[in-house]
Amino acid sequence: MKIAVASDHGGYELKEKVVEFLKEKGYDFQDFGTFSKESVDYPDMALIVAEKVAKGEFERGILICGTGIGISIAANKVKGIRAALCNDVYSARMSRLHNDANILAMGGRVIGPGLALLIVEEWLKTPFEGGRHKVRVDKITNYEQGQN
Ligand SMILES: O=C(CO)[C@H](O)[C@H](O)COP(=O)(O)O
Repeated sequence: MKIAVASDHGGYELKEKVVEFLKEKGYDFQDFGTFSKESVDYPDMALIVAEKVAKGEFERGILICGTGIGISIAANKVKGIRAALCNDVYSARMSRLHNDANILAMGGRVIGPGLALLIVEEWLKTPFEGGRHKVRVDKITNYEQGQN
């Protein structure tokens, strides 16, 4: 599974922890920045990863800003993206089981690295359950495909 990772300055420190974790666990990932605490705009970072996931260049994405809110809102503007803001393990699990989330968003100013890494681990290992949930996810996709 190829994973694209990015953050803004508000998520930079947590993103570095996530990158370290993915490296340690042997995941195939690419870090698209940001690479310092210097201010950058979260939509720019979100769209880099969201476009790559939407095009199928990466299967999953992980995005982090201060709250996780802005970066998930921006990512969800890209067709085919189901970005889930998860600042707890239960939501991370359910976002995969029920929503087939292809991007995980977190808030670097909301949660600490200990919890964040549990969230990442759960989110990466949990499959989509399909069945009735596929019917619902398909409704989102069909709506999206009807938009210009
Ligand atoms: O959480 C965010 C967006 O949802 C951003 O990280 C946050 O808005 C950045 O704020 P500042 O420029 O004050 O560091």
